Amino acid sequence: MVMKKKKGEAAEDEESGCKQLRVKGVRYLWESGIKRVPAEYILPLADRPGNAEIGSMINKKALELPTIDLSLLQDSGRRPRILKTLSKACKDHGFFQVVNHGIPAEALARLISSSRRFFRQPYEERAKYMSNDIWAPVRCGTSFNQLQDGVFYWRDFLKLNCHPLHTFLHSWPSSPFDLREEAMSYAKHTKGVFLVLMEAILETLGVARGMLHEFQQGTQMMVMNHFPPCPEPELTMGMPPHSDYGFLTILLQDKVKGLQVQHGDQWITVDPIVGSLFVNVGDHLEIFSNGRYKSVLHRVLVNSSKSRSSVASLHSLPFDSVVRPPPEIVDGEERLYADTDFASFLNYMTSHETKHKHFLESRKVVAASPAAKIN
Ligand SMILES: O=C(O)CCC(=O)C(=O)O
Ligand SMILES: [Fe+2]
Repeated sequence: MVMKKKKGEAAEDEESGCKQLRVKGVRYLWESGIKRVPAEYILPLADRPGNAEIGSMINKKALELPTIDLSLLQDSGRRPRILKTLSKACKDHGFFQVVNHGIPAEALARLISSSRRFFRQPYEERAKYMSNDIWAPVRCGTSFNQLQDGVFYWRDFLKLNCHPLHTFLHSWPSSPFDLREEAMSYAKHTKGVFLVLMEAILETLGVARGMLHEFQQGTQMMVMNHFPPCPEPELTMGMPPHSDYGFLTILLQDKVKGLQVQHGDQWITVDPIVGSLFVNVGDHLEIFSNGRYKSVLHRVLVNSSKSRSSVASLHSLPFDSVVRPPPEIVDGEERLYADTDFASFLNYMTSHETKHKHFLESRKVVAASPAAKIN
Protein backbone atom coordinates (compact mmCIF):
# COMPACT_ATOMS: atom_id res chain seq x y z
CA MET A 1 0.00 0.00 0.00
CA VAL A 2 1.37 3.43 -0.91
CA MET A 3 1.01 5.88 1.97
CA LYS A 4 0.29 9.43 0.96
CA LYS A 5 2.88 11.84 2.38
CA LYS A 6 1.92 14.97 4.30
CA LYS A 7 2.78 18.30 2.67
CA GLY A 8 5.69 19.08 5.05
CA GLU A 9 7.22 15.63 4.61
CA ALA A 10 7.02 15.90 0.85
CA ALA A 11 8.79 19.27 0.97
CA GLU A 12 11.48 17.79 3.23
CA ASP A 13 11.95 14.87 0.84
CA GLU A 14 12.29 17.26 -2.04
CA GLU A 15 14.87 19.29 -0.13
CA SER A 16 17.00 16.29 0.77
CA GLY A 17 16.69 14.98 -2.80
CA CYS A 18 18.02 18.30 -4.06
CA LYS A 19 20.89 18.17 -1.59
CA GLN A 20 21.93 14.76 -2.86
CA LEU A 21 21.75 15.98 -6.41
CA ARG A 22 23.65 19.14 -5.54
CA VAL A 23 26.58 17.09 -4.26
CA LYS A 24 26.52 15.19 -7.55
CA GLY A 25 26.72 18.45 -9.49
CA VAL A 26 24.39 20.80 -11.33
CA ARG A 27 24.15 18.54 -14.37
CA TYR A 28 22.14 16.15 -12.20
CA LEU A 29 19.91 18.91 -10.93
CA TRP A 30 19.15 19.96 -14.49
CA GLU A 31 18.55 16.39 -15.66
CA SER A 32 16.24 15.69 -12.72
CA GLY A 33 13.79 17.97 -14.52
CA ILE A 34 13.50 20.64 -11.86
CA LYS A 35 11.48 23.66 -12.92
CA ARG A 36 12.74 25.96 -10.15
CA VAL A 37 16.24 26.70 -8.94
CA PRO A 38 16.76 25.23 -5.43
CA ALA A 39 16.99 27.88 -2.68
CA GLU A 40 20.77 27.35 -2.13
CA TYR A 41 21.44 28.65 -5.66
CA ILE A 42 19.35 31.80 -5.43
CA LEU A 43 21.52 34.89 -5.19
CA PRO A 44 20.53 37.88 -3.06
CA LEU A 45 18.66 40.41 -5.20
CA ALA A 46 21.63 42.80 -5.47
CA ASP A 47 23.94 40.07 -6.79
CA ARG A 48 21.62 38.68 -9.49
CA PRO A 49 22.45 39.31 -13.12
CA GLY A 50 18.91 40.66 -13.57
CA ASN A 51 16.66 39.96 -16.53
CA ALA A 52 16.89 43.41 -17.99
CA GLU A 53 20.64 43.42 -17.74
CA ILE A 54 21.06 40.07 -19.48
CA GLY A 55 18.82 41.34 -22.26
CA SER A 56 20.65 44.61 -22.67
CA MET A 57 24.05 42.92 -22.57
CA ILE A 58 23.19 40.38 -25.21
CA ASN A 59 21.49 42.83 -27.53
CA LYS A 60 24.04 45.53 -27.13
CA LYS A 61 26.67 45.84 -29.83
CA ALA A 62 29.49 43.86 -28.27
CA LEU A 63 32.60 45.72 -27.29
CA GLU A 64 35.26 45.09 -29.87
CA LEU A 65 37.79 43.03 -27.99
CA PRO A 66 41.42 44.13 -28.25
CA THR A 67 43.01 41.57 -30.56
CA ILE A 68 46.59 40.32 -30.59
CA ASP A 69 47.76 38.49 -33.69
CA LEU A 70 50.41 36.25 -32.17
CA SER A 71 52.06 35.48 -35.51
CA LEU A 72 52.87 39.17 -36.00
CA LEU A 73 54.93 39.25 -32.81
CA GLN A 74 57.61 37.32 -34.69
CA ASP A 75 57.75 40.04 -37.35
CA SER A 76 60.33 42.59 -36.16
CA GLY A 77 58.76 45.33 -38.28
CA ARG A 78 55.31 44.87 -36.79
CA ARG A 79 56.26 43.82 -33.26
CA PRO A 80 56.40 47.39 -31.81
CA ARG A 81 52.82 48.07 -32.88
CA ILE A 82 51.57 44.77 -31.44
CA LEU A 83 53.39 45.47 -28.17
CA LYS A 84 51.63 48.82 -27.97
CA THR A 85 48.22 47.18 -28.44
CA LEU A 86 49.12 44.53 -25.86
CA SER A 87 50.24 47.06 -23.29
CA LYS A 88 47.12 49.18 -23.80
CA ALA A 89 44.86 46.12 -23.51
CA CYS A 90 46.51 45.03 -20.23
CA LYS A 91 46.27 48.58 -18.87
CA ASP A 92 42.81 49.66 -19.99
CA HIS A 93 40.93 46.37 -20.21
CA GLY A 94 42.80 43.60 -18.40
CA PHE A 95 41.86 41.29 -21.27
CA PHE A 96 42.32 40.67 -25.00
CA GLN A 97 41.80 37.92 -27.53
CA VAL A 98 44.58 36.10 -29.33
CA VAL A 99 44.34 35.01 -32.95
CA ASN A 100 46.83 33.10 -35.13
CA HIS A 101 48.11 31.44 -31.97
CA GLY A 102 49.25 28.31 -33.80
CA ILE A 103 47.02 25.82 -31.92
CA PRO A 104 45.15 23.79 -34.56
CA ALA A 105 41.38 24.40 -34.52
CA GLU A 106 40.82 20.61 -34.51
CA ALA A 107 42.82 20.24 -31.29
CA LEU A 108 40.64 22.90 -29.63
CA ALA A 109 37.44 21.21 -30.84
CA ARG A 110 38.65 17.81 -29.63
CA LEU A 111 39.42 19.19 -26.17
CA ILE A 112 35.96 20.74 -25.81
CA SER A 113 34.38 17.49 -26.98
CA SER A 114 36.40 15.41 -24.53
CA SER A 115 35.61 17.76 -21.65
CA ARG A 116 31.87 17.57 -22.47
CA ARG A 117 32.01 13.78 -22.46
CA PHE A 118 33.77 13.85 -19.09
CA PHE A 119 30.87 15.72 -17.49
CA ARG A 120 28.30 13.51 -19.20
CA GLN A 121 29.67 10.41 -17.48
CA PRO A 122 27.84 8.80 -14.58
CA TYR A 123 28.45 10.34 -11.18
CA GLU A 124 30.57 7.37 -10.02
CA GLU A 125 33.19 8.13 -12.65
CA ARG A 126 33.50 11.75 -11.58
CA ALA A 127 33.24 10.91 -7.89
CA LYS A 128 36.66 9.25 -8.08
CA TYR A 129 38.17 12.73 -8.42
CA MET A 130 35.96 14.64 -6.00
CA SER A 131 37.86 16.20 -3.18
CA ASN A 132 37.53 19.04 -0.72
CA ASP A 133 41.29 19.31 -0.61
CA ILE A 134 42.21 22.47 -2.43
CA TRP A 135 45.81 21.18 -2.76
CA ALA A 136 44.75 18.00 -4.60
CA PRO A 137 46.41 17.77 -8.07
CA VAL A 138 43.12 16.60 -9.63
CA ARG A 139 39.87 17.92 -8.28
CA CYS A 140 36.35 17.55 -9.48
CA GLY A 141 33.59 19.59 -7.93
CA THR A 142 30.66 21.91 -8.29
CA SER A 143 29.86 25.60 -7.61
CA PHE A 144 32.74 28.12 -7.27
CA ASN A 145 34.56 27.54 -4.00
CA GLN A 146 32.47 24.72 -2.52
CA LEU A 147 34.06 25.01 0.92
CA GLN A 148 33.20 28.66 1.38
CA ASP A 149 30.32 29.51 -0.94
CA GLY A 150 27.38 31.04 0.94
CA VAL A 151 25.30 30.59 -2.22
CA PHE A 152 26.00 27.84 -4.75
CA TYR A 153 26.81 28.50 -8.40
CA TRP A 154 25.54 26.68 -11.47
CA ARG A 155 28.84 25.08 -12.48
CA ASP A 156 30.55 21.68 -12.45
CA PHE A 157 34.32 21.64 -12.85
CA LEU A 158 37.45 19.54 -13.17
CA LYS A 159 40.80 21.04 -12.14
CA LEU A 160 44.04 19.52 -13.37
CA ASN A 161 47.44 20.48 -12.08
CA CYS A 162 49.65 20.59 -15.20
CA HIS A 163 53.13 21.35 -13.93
CA PRO A 164 55.24 19.33 -14.14
CA LEU A 165 53.19 17.39 -16.67
CA HIS A 166 55.07 14.09 -16.27
CA THR A 167 54.34 14.10 -12.51
CA PHE A 168 50.62 14.68 -12.76
CA LEU A 169 49.54 13.22 -16.10
CA HIS A 170 49.03 9.68 -14.76
CA SER A 171 46.65 10.95 -12.06
CA TRP A 172 44.32 12.69 -14.54
CA PRO A 173 41.02 10.94 -15.37
CA SER A 174 41.48 7.99 -17.72
CA SER A 175 37.89 8.26 -18.92
CA PRO A 176 36.83 9.39 -21.47
CA PHE A 177 39.72 7.63 -23.17
CA ASP A 178 41.04 10.73 -24.96
CA LEU A 179 40.88 13.24 -22.11
CA ARG A 180 44.48 12.82 -20.95
CA GLU A 181 45.90 13.12 -24.42
CA GLU A 182 43.80 16.12 -25.44
CA ALA A 183 44.37 17.91 -22.13
CA MET A 184 48.11 17.23 -22.30
CA SER A 185 48.35 18.57 -25.83
CA TYR A 186 46.36 21.68 -24.87
CA ALA A 187 48.51 22.19 -21.74
CA LYS A 188 51.68 22.16 -23.87
CA HIS A 189 50.19 24.46 -26.48
CA THR A 190 48.87 27.00 -23.99
CA LYS A 191 52.18 27.00 -22.11
CA GLY A 192 53.83 28.00 -25.41
CA VAL A 193 51.28 30.78 -25.97
CA PHE A 194 51.76 31.96 -22.38
CA LEU A 195 55.55 32.18 -22.80
CA VAL A 196 55.29 34.14 -26.05
CA LEU A 197 52.85 36.54 -24.37
CA MET A 198 54.97 36.89 -21.22
CA GLU A 199 58.07 37.63 -23.27
CA ALA A 200 56.14 40.41 -24.97
CA ILE A 201 54.63 41.64 -21.68
CA LEU A 202 58.06 41.78 -19.99
CA GLU A 203 59.25 43.86 -22.93
CA THR A 204 56.32 46.28 -22.57
CA LEU A 205 57.16 46.65 -18.86
CA GLY A 206 60.87 47.15 -19.52
CA VAL A 207 61.79 44.03 -17.53
CA ALA A 208 64.82 41.93 -18.56
CA ARG A 209 63.75 38.84 -20.51
CA GLY A 210 66.10 36.69 -18.38
CA MET A 211 63.08 36.16 -16.13
CA LEU A 212 61.41 34.14 -18.82
CA HIS A 213 62.92 30.84 -17.71
CA GLU A 214 61.13 31.25 -14.35
CA PHE A 215 57.81 31.34 -16.22
CA GLN A 216 58.88 28.23 -18.11
CA GLN A 217 59.05 26.44 -14.75
CA GLY A 218 55.88 28.13 -13.53
CA THR A 219 52.66 26.62 -12.23
CA GLN A 220 49.89 25.77 -14.67
CA MET A 221 46.37 24.77 -13.70
CA MET A 222 43.73 23.70 -16.19
CA VAL A 223 40.07 24.19 -15.26
CA MET A 224 37.39 22.48 -17.33
CA ASN A 225 34.02 24.14 -16.71
CA HIS A 226 30.60 22.77 -17.52
CA PHE A 227 27.52 24.98 -17.21
CA PRO A 228 24.30 23.03 -17.86
CA PRO A 229 21.11 24.87 -18.78
CA CYS A 230 19.36 26.37 -15.78
CA PRO A 231 15.57 26.66 -15.29
CA GLU A 232 15.78 30.18 -13.79
CA PRO A 233 19.03 31.77 -15.06
CA GLU A 234 18.06 35.20 -13.80
CA LEU A 235 18.28 34.03 -10.18
CA THR A 236 21.73 32.51 -10.21
CA MET A 237 25.07 32.49 -12.05
CA GLY A 238 27.64 30.03 -13.39
CA MET A 239 30.47 31.86 -11.64
CA PRO A 240 30.37 34.97 -9.45
CA PRO A 241 32.40 38.09 -10.24
CA HIS A 242 36.01 37.09 -9.54
CA SER A 243 39.54 37.73 -10.70
CA ASP A 244 42.01 34.91 -11.43
CA TYR A 245 45.08 34.54 -9.21
CA GLY A 246 47.86 34.00 -11.80
CA PHE A 247 49.70 36.14 -14.35
CA LEU A 248 47.53 35.25 -17.34
CA THR A 249 44.53 32.98 -17.91
CA ILE A 250 44.13 31.57 -21.41
CA LEU A 251 40.52 30.63 -22.02
CA LEU A 252 38.92 28.43 -24.62
CA GLN A 253 35.13 28.58 -24.86
CA ASP A 254 32.55 26.93 -27.05
CA LYS A 255 30.07 29.00 -29.08
CA VAL A 256 27.60 29.57 -26.25
CA LYS A 257 27.85 33.04 -24.75
CA GLY A 258 28.04 33.46 -20.99
CA LEU A 259 31.36 35.05 -20.05
CA GLN A 260 31.14 38.70 -19.05
CA VAL A 261 33.99 41.02 -18.16
CA GLN A 262 33.81 44.23 -16.21
CA HIS A 263 34.77 47.23 -18.27
CA GLY A 264 34.28 50.62 -16.62
CA ASP A 265 30.96 50.32 -14.81
CA GLN A 266 29.51 47.80 -17.27
CA TRP A 267 29.42 44.05 -17.68
CA ILE A 268 30.33 43.21 -21.26
CA THR A 269 29.42 39.89 -22.82
CA VAL A 270 32.43 38.36 -24.54
CA ASP A 271 31.65 37.38 -28.10
CA PRO A 272 34.93 35.95 -29.31
CA ILE A 273 36.08 35.24 -32.85
CA VAL A 274 35.73 31.51 -33.49
CA GLY A 275 39.09 29.79 -32.99
CA SER A 276 40.51 32.65 -30.93
CA LEU A 277 41.56 32.37 -27.30
CA PHE A 278 40.46 34.85 -24.66
CA VAL A 279 43.22 36.01 -22.31
CA ASN A 280 42.78 37.85 -19.05
CA VAL A 281 45.25 39.46 -16.68
CA GLY A 282 45.33 37.87 -13.22
CA ASP A 283 46.16 39.18 -9.72
CA HIS A 284 49.83 38.13 -9.87
CA LEU A 285 50.47 40.26 -12.97
CA GLU A 286 48.74 43.22 -11.31
CA ILE A 287 51.05 42.78 -8.27
CA PHE A 288 54.13 42.17 -10.46
CA SER A 289 53.47 45.28 -12.55
CA ASN A 290 52.72 47.32 -9.40
CA GLY A 291 49.22 48.06 -10.67
CA ARG A 292 50.14 49.07 -14.25
CA TYR A 293 48.27 46.08 -15.64
CA LYS A 294 44.84 45.31 -14.19
CA SER A 295 43.46 41.92 -13.29
CA VAL A 296 39.92 41.99 -14.57
CA LEU A 297 36.72 41.01 -12.80
CA HIS A 298 34.71 38.50 -14.79
CA ARG A 299 31.65 36.32 -14.21
CA VAL A 300 29.64 33.67 -16.05
CA LEU A 301 25.92 33.80 -16.78
CA VAL A 302 23.88 30.72 -17.55
CA ASN A 303 20.86 30.30 -19.80
CA SER A 304 17.78 28.12 -19.93
CA SER A 305 18.40 26.21 -23.15
CA LYS A 306 22.05 25.44 -23.86
CA SER A 307 24.88 23.96 -21.87
CA ARG A 308 28.20 25.75 -22.13
CA SER A 309 31.79 24.50 -21.89
CA SER A 310 35.01 26.34 -21.28
CA VAL A 311 38.60 25.39 -20.48
CA ALA A 312 40.78 27.87 -18.62
CA SER A 313 44.55 27.51 -18.34
CA LEU A 314 45.97 29.56 -15.46
CA HIS A 315 49.69 30.36 -15.47
CA SER A 316 52.04 31.83 -12.91
CA LEU A 317 55.58 31.63 -11.48
CA PRO A 318 56.86 28.43 -9.80
CA PHE A 319 54.91 27.39 -6.72
CA ASP A 320 57.50 28.64 -4.21
CA SER A 321 58.41 31.87 -6.00
CA VAL A 322 57.58 35.16 -4.40
CA VAL A 323 55.47 37.38 -6.64
CA ARG A 324 56.68 40.95 -6.37
CA PRO A 325 57.49 43.78 -8.78
CA PRO A 326 61.08 43.61 -10.09
CA PRO A 327 63.42 46.58 -9.45
CA GLU A 328 62.92 47.86 -13.04
CA ILE A 329 59.29 48.49 -12.16
CA VAL A 330 59.42 49.88 -8.63
CA ASP A 331 62.49 52.02 -9.10
CA GLY A 332 61.68 54.65 -6.44
CA GLU A 333 57.96 54.01 -6.80
CA GLU A 334 55.63 53.19 -3.91
CA ARG A 335 54.61 49.55 -3.69
CA LEU A 336 50.86 48.98 -4.06
CA TYR A 337 50.81 45.34 -2.95
CA ALA A 338 52.64 43.16 -0.50
CA ASP A 339 54.65 40.20 -1.81
CA THR A 340 52.67 37.03 -2.26
CA ASP A 341 53.05 33.42 -3.33
CA PHE A 342 50.87 30.54 -4.42
CA ALA A 343 50.57 29.00 -0.96
CA SER A 344 49.17 32.24 0.51
CA PHE A 345 46.51 32.23 -2.18
CA LEU A 346 45.49 28.63 -1.53
CA ASN A 347 45.39 29.25 2.21
CA TYR A 348 43.23 32.29 1.59
CA MET A 349 40.86 30.19 -0.54
CA THR A 350 40.28 27.70 2.27
CA SER A 351 39.29 30.39 4.72
CA HIS A 352 37.47 33.05 2.69
CA GLU A 353 34.69 33.43 0.22
CA THR A 354 36.83 34.46 -2.77
CA LYS A 355 34.47 36.62 -4.72
CA HIS A 356 35.42 39.86 -6.48
CA LYS A 357 39.07 40.80 -5.99
CA HIS A 358 39.23 39.92 -2.32
CA PHE A 359 42.56 38.15 -2.49
CA LEU A 360 44.22 41.04 -4.30
CA GLU A 361 42.64 43.49 -1.87
CA SER A 362 44.03 41.47 1.02
CA ARG A 363 47.54 42.13 -0.40
CA LYS A 364 47.05 45.91 -0.69
CA VAL A 365 49.57 48.03 1.16
CA VAL A 366 47.63 50.50 3.27
CA ALA A 367 48.72 54.00 2.25
CA ALA A 368 48.31 55.38 5.78
CA SER A 369 51.00 53.08 7.14
CA PRO A 370 54.10 53.38 4.94
CA ALA A 371 55.88 51.00 7.28
CA ALA A 372 53.36 48.28 6.31
CA LYS A 373 55.05 44.95 6.35
CA ILE A 374 55.79 43.79 2.81
CA ASN A 375 55.56 40.06 3.10
O1 LIG B 1 33.72 29.96 -18.44
C1 LIG B 1 34.27 31.02 -18.61
O2 LIG B 1 34.10 31.69 -19.62
C2 LIG B 1 35.16 31.62 -17.55
C3 LIG B 1 35.77 30.61 -16.63
C4 LIG B 1 36.55 31.26 -15.53
O3 LIG B 1 36.46 32.42 -15.28
C5 LIG B 1 37.47 30.46 -14.71
O4 LIG B 1 37.53 29.22 -14.87
O5 LIG B 1 38.17 31.06 -13.86
FE1 LIG C 1 38.09 33.12 -14.00
